[in-house]
Amino acid sequence: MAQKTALVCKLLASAVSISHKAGKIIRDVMKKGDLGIIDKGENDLQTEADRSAQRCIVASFKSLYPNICIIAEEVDKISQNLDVPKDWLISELDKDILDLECPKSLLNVTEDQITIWIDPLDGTSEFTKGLIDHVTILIGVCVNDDAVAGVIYQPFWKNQGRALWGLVGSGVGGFELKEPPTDNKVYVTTRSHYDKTIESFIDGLKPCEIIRVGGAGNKVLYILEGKAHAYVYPSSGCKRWDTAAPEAVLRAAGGILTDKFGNKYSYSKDNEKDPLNKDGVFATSPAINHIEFMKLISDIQSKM
Ligand SMILES: Nc1ncnc2c1ncn2[C@@H]1O[C@H](COP(=O)(O)O)[C@@H](O)[C@H]1OP(=O)(O)O
Ligand SMILES: [Mg+2]
Ligand SMILES: [Mg+2]
Ligand SMILES: [Mg+2]
Repeated sequence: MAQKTALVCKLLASAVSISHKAGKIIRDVMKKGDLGIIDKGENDLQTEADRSAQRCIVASFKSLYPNICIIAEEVDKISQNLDVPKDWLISELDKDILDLECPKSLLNVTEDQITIWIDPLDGTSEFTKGLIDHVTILIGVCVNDDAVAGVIYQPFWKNQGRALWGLVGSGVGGFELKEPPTDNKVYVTTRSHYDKTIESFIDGLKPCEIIRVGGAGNKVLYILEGKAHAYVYPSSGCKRWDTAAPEAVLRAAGGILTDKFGNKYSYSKDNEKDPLNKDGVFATSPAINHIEFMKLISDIQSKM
């Protein structure tokens, strides 16, 4: 008799398939040219692409898994309208993911343990400025407190998009995992939310090379592709939907993501009302000792 696919693996397979459709929706909005930008607050934009991608992703998940808790970034009426065109409802399951062997620890996870955190478009500020390489779609599958599976989708990669995925205990796919350089240290930080606190942190990390790019997903990709040793964001501003998928993919690759005290964020549904990652984001490559790196961060903090 055929083996029943574990729920976490099914969710990841759905996430990969759905992300391809949401990516196409984002590319189409960009092609059309009218981004429909709304200002949600200080340095916090939303576009037609954020709204439509979220509707596609949430409506697809809801129709397949009506009892699972889904938390997505956009909370306005338009984004929450799940009456979507039929072809936005994706029911396919990515075949490569279904072929994976589900890690033993995730075999018996039940629907009530799961929260799916969705950022339909990460790097909106960059998107509105035409910096399309910074944009990703983030879908993080979490079990109780932990981000265990995730998709980071780059809608503009080689004009066609690609889905990068990770499953903790199994591995990563959709890209080539690379080691960071061995000569100098490279850190990646915010482009659009840079301030004095971040500047002081960066000064404390010197000598090093600093790369400033948009998006939480994009910055974790810098680590995964060997372009940076760590992601440094000592301020609040990122939310759970910004880090759930990146943390899952990074953990699946052997890296770590924590707050500035070295503590992991919880991704349980209890965080829905207060999803802010208030103590910053510090993520390290599998090639870096996270505890040692956080000692350096703690030294910098004590001198500030
Ligand atoms: N102060 C903030 N207000 C709103 N979103 C923020 C803020 N800081 C970070 N973010 C979210 O985290 C992502 C990474 O931040 P940064 O690029 O500054 O490092 C941003 O693209 C944005 O996600 P989003 O684009 O999905 O709204
Ligand atoms: Mg946003
Ligand atoms: Mg985001
Ligand atoms: Mg977003």
